[in-house]
Amino acid sequence: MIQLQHISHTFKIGKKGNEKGVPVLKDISFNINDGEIISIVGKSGSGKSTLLNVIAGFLKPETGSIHMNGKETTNFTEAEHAKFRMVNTGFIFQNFQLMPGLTAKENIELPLKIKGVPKQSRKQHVQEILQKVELEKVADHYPNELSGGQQQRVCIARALVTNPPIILADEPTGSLDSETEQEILQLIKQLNVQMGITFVIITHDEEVATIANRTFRMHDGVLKEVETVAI
Ligand SMILES: Nc1ncnc2c1ncn2[C@@H]1O[C@H](COP(=O)(O)OP(=O)(O)OP(=O)(O)O)[C@@H](O)[C@H]1O
Repeated sequence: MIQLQHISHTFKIGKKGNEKGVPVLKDISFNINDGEIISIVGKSGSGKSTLLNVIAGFLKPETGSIHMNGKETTNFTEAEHAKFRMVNTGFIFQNFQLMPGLTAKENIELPLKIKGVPKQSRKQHVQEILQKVELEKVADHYPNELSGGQQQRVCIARALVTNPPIILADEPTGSLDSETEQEILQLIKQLNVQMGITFVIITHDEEVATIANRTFRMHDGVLKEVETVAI
């Protein structure tokens, strides 16, 4: 479970001595249950990425607390955050952020190398993931030899390969056409159902938000759950 309590954050902007505070997150409290897909929808500049960075531990909030998988992560050092992320969290980005000099297979293998997993076990694991995201045919292609949808599959596979219980996705279909967007959303749904992975998806696209079990709306740093009406 991910639990945020009374999270607030203000960025300081401007010259030293003449700084101004820009409040970006305002008293945000919510829980995400294991195995849920949560979407956070909001306009550009509403604070979505800042909130994701706080959950991921890239940004320490000014006030409030965060618990993830039973551990309070709020006051972790950078090294503790990095160690925690390695085991618990995978990331999917809008612009994929793949290594251009590595093939699809090598990009997927990279987190396992960093983790120190032995070669034989890495190869086996990468093969399984390639099948899961249907990329076997293009495993030896470099990122610039892949379509946008295939690149996003590589990005998803790279996030999955270390078996994290949580995946944080920042506009995962933002660079894709609508048909490919549907394909990637279906893949996310399938991975959620088959592997029980919790997904937190931030998006400005209402359509993307529809795959979520629960949707939250971010407006000017304030987060509210969208009431779903039973039909
Ligand atoms: N490091 C920073 N320093 C100062 N202000 C920042 C910083 N990062 C973000 N902001 C400001 O915080 C606000 C929220 O930004 P954030 O990136 O969280 O919004 P967003 O909803 O994710 O937008 P988008 O959909 O465009 O990515 C914006 O007004 C932005 O200018």
